[in-house]
Amino acid sequence: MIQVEISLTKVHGSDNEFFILDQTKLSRKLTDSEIKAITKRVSDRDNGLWQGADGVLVVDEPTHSGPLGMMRVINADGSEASMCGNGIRTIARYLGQEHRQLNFKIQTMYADLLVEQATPLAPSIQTFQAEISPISFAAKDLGLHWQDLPELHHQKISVLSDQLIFTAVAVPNPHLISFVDHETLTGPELGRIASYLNNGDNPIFPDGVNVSFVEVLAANHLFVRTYERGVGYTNACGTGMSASSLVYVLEQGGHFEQELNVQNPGGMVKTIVHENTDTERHSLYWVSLVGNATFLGAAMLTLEQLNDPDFDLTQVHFEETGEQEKYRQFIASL
Ligand SMILES: N[C@@H](CCC[C@H](N)C(=O)O)C(=O)O
Repeated sequence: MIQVEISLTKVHGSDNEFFILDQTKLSRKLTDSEIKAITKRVSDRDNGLWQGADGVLVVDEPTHSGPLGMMRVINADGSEASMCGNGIRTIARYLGQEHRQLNFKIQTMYADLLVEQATPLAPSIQTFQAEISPISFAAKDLGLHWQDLPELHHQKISVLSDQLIFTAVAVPNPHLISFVDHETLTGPELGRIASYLNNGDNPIFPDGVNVSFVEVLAANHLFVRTYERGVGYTNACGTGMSASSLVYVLEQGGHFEQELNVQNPGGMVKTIVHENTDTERHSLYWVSLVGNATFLGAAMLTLEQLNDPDFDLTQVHFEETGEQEKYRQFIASL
């Protein structure tokens, strides 16, 4: 039997961590159930690979001409998401290096999205820009069931909270956004609400939803904290910060094409919210997300090792890049 050797590269965007698994490099393609099992195993924060991760980004050949490659997003719990804003920047770097290209498209579940190398956020910080799209406020695209509303804009959801005001938007993965004060941002409400909405049997978002609390620090300067579907609290959520930026801009009266500075527990990104004037685009609104794409290191394993419950992943040797030290310096300088 041919041994399947799998290289796993640990990467992050704003400390939202993933392993890149490139199907195109394997002696045989992994099945979806193998990918799901590997993701759950390596992402485990206690017993996984190199302190685990928030999920796995699977690279594969695109199914049609145009994009350089395809990205699939598998959450730490094995569920599949339609998009990942922090992840796609790292895949942009990965595919760009492989194919020696600086701007190109990546196939995702619902659209081929433009990515490009961007001006570094700081010296030695590899920085990429990604198109976040298609965007929809429709309840049917969000998997939202609340009082038969077709959309949820700036409204209370009484069963969640009698204080907080929510807007729901799919970018295209589903997000529930609430603008809050600093005490609420850092308090337990986010975890309480988001764990209920991701418990698998709530009637409002039966398929779960990413929940973000947003504090406005100054004009065009936000702090976003996210509890993600399929993961829990993460250091950052790229699509969550894009969704929050869009809701902020719309609630401020629609000042498009301005750069927003968005901080998160793991770092910062920049966003620009666009209103569509280009028929090539996938939806009325789209967001440019600019942020780091940091490579931490890589390890080589066999499928046999990954399938063996007695094989201790915590002891696997990782070839480190040294990039994290530079990222820490960048964060400290903010
Ligand atoms: N961290 C990601 C989002 C990953 C998917 C999400 N958990 C979902 O299930 O929709 C990002 O940076 O956007």
